[in-house]
Amino acid sequence: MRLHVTDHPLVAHKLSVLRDESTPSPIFRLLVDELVTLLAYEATRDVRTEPKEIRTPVTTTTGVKLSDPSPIVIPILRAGLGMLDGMTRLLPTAEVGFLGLQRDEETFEAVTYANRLPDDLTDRQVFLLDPMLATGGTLVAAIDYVLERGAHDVTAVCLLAAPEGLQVVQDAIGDRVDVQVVVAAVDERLNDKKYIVPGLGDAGDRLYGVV
Ligand SMILES: O=P(O)(O)OC[C@H]1O[C@H](OP(=O)(O)OP(=O)(O)O)[C@H](O)[C@@H]1O
Ligand SMILES: O=c1cc[nH]c(=O)[nH]1
Ligand SMILES: [Mg+2]
Repeated sequence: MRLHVTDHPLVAHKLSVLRDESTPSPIFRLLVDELVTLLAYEATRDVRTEPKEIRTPVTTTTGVKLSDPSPIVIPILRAGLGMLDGMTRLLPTAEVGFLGLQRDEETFEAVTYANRLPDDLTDRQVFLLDPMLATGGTLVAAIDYVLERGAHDVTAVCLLAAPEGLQVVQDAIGDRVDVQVVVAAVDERLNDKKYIVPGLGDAGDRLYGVV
């Protein structure tokens, strides 16, 4: 597993406002969208391209185009949905799949309630979106879903990660496949309810309210 922690003052500033408990949902949603766009720039550094001949008003030259098949972006519902527009703004031709996973708040196990993915992800670059990587259980389950479908190039874009969760992902994935995690910050630890500390609370609730 490769870990990329973004080091940028705008990311640090926006993340601090996001963490603030007094930031209301409309601003929280806007900040998540902006942060994802900044992270997407890093996360797509290895997106596959191929040469393409183009004609400018002056001459012909060789440009690049994104290779086929197009990448697939998979938000992990609910909270990952708040990251979708920010990601597809940079990758407008990407396809979108959906995974619904909810962490059981007693056992902390990820439970799947929705799965709308293509059967075959061979040769597709996969971008998983989830703001929080806490125990790592949700991300490991999501990675397993895409590996089962043949993916071998997977990038997870997260806002916050706990060191414990990163270790769980590293142990589960090892070096059997190229998995990259791009994150705005790695926080201190998990608390006894497995929330990230200092964190930002429950990302889904802060985006969409308590349901
Ligand atoms: O690393 P883990 O310990 O598995 O926890 C992280 C997961 O918890 C949150 O989702 P949640 O289960 O609260 O669902 P929600 O997005 O519907 O709020 C978060 O968005 C991640 O998906
Ligand atoms: O801190 C955390 C941990 C899991 N899920 C969240 O939304 N926040
Ligand atoms: Mg939640």
